[in-house]
Amino acid sequence: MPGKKKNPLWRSFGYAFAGIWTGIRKERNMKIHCTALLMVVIAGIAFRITVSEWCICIVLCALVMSLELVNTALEAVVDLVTEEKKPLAKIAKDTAAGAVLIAAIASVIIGLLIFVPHIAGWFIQS
Ligand SMILES: Nc1ncnc2c1ncn2[C@@H]1O[C@H](COP(=O)(O)OP(=O)(O)OP(=O)(O)O)[C@@H](O)[C@H]1O
Repeated sequence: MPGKKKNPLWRSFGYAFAGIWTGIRKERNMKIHCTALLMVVIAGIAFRITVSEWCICIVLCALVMSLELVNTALEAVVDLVTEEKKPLAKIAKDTAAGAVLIAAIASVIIGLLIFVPHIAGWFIQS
């Protein structure tokens, strides 16, 4: 808005962290993503995955969690606009949910491609 004083940078970061925290508190799926992230970190340390594998895991976790937050934001906007059942509201919510699902499925497949050889190697060694 013209003439409006901009928030200091640290305050903007604070709002962003508050948004992430709200997503984790309110959205069941975000809790599932956080649990998955924790499991990936534990498995990554346990199996000593490579730097490239860490980078792939971090990017995928960030992608899924970011999309989940965008999905939450979109749901909130749709509910703000209308509480009535409307076809466009359904399209908006379902397509945003679909975006999260695509990223989550791809992440699971790539996660399996990374971790299954490490798990198999561990079994062969022991
Ligand atoms: N205003 C609306 N008009 C039409 N369909 C809607 C509307 N709000 C929600 N829906 C549809 O109802 C179903 C459930 O929606 P809801 O908002 O409860 O999401 P959800 O899948 O339970 O997501 P979450 O678990 O993230 O809250 C979805 O198919 C959604 O598209």
